[in-house]
Amino acid sequence: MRRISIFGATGSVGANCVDLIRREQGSGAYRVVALTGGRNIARLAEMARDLQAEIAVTAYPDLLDDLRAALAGSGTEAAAGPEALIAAAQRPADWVLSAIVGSAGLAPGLTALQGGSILALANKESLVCAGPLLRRAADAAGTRILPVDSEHSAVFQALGNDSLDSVKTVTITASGGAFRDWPLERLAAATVAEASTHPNWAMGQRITIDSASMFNKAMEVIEAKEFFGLRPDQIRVVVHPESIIHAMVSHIDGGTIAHLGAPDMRHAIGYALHWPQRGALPVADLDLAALGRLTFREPDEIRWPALRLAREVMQAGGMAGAVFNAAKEQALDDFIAGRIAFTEMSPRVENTLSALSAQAGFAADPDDLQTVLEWDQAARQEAAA
Ligand SMILES: NC(=O)C1=CN([C@@H]2O[C@H](COP(=O)(O)OP(=O)(O)OC[C@H]3O[C@@H](n4cnc5c(N)ncnc54)[C@H](OP(=O)(O)O)[C@@H]3O)[C@@H](O)[C@H]2O)C=CC1
Ligand SMILES: CC(=O)[C@@H](O)[C@H](O)COP(=O)(O)O
Ligand SMILES: [Mn+2]
Repeated sequence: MRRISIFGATGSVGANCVDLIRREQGSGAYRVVALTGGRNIARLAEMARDLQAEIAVTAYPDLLDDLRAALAGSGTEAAAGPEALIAAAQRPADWVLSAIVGSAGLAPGLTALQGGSILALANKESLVCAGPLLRRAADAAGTRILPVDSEHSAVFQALGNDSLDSVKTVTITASGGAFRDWPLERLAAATVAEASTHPNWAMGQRITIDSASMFNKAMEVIEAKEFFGLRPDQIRVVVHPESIIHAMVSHIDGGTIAHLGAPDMRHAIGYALHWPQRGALPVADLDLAALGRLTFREPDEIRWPALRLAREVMQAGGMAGAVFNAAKEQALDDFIAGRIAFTEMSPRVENTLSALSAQAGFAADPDDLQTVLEWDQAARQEAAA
């Protein structure tokens, strides 16, 4: 029986994972240690009751009484606040899903790795902010990180046992998001509701807007560099409106291995859950004849400046990833709150990178969590200003 914890259980990725575990309930395959959430106390308590979790944690201390009340008589402990999230991550577990949104996911994921758990990583922000820190923690504890982001799971699966030495390029696909075909001059007036609609994937609001701005893909390029140890010039992005091919690995012998599947996160989550085996998953079969054709185009960096910024961040190295992510999170907060236009997000991030680079350079790779969090705070303040 494997002990598992889910950080961000009440979100889109977390709930998909809970769905998979529910389907295997009764098999005795899993024992749920910790489930965490944020403001959605009713959903967190319902999941914790159903899966008989040892502990449920909300990130918000003011919601502890609500959580306690919702869990009364269930046998599941209740806890709240950032320290309680870390304490939950310290509970022994074999497999931990990191599916909190934003850099708030970094500390619990890092803690789980330090305790020797396998970390199934959906929270791409962790690798963008602190890739070397995470890799070192995994190595030191003799454990590993498994990709859950669909493109990175696809690369991982397409690579199989092939050596990275034979890899020429890795291509990740981008749907193009909500505004792929909009005239450029309309983008400045794009509303939050319009940006929060994805053509293919059902996801949380923040990543959905990041898909429309291509910040999601920019983050994923950096994530691919950090996860697989690729050189920046080996990582390519192609716009693929159908989201059926998720990634392709091209080798020095001219062969390219692609990973295809319906746009359903339960594949990537389930792959990580069952790894190193494969297990049956409730994902639709592919019907290529019904699809008819798959299409591809070059990404347009006028429409999506975030892709250029990702290259500059990789070139800069050090703390640039943490600054990039935090500035993007702040710009996204400001767009969602109606303080800035959709098209102002990229300039905000670019200006923040320039300002912090001019003040302090980007220093070396992060040595500790505290340093990352300090850069994160500085970048948020600069981006907000
Ligand atoms: N959705 C998807 O299909 C994919 C997502 N990802 C990545 O996975 C992560 C999760 O995405 P997604 O599921 O869409 O996000 P959601 O917004 O749907 O869920 C986020 C989860 O994090 C919790 N949460 C929010 N803020 C905090 C905080 N400050 N501290 C602790 N917990 C918090 C939420 O709680 P509550 O809702 O209770 O407030 C919820 O459980 C992101 O990093 C995203 O980039 C990667 C690939 C695909
Ligand atoms: C499901 C997943 O992994 C998302 O990151 C997805 O890739 C977003 O779609 P875009 O291709 O539009 O960024
Ligand atoms: Mn993805």
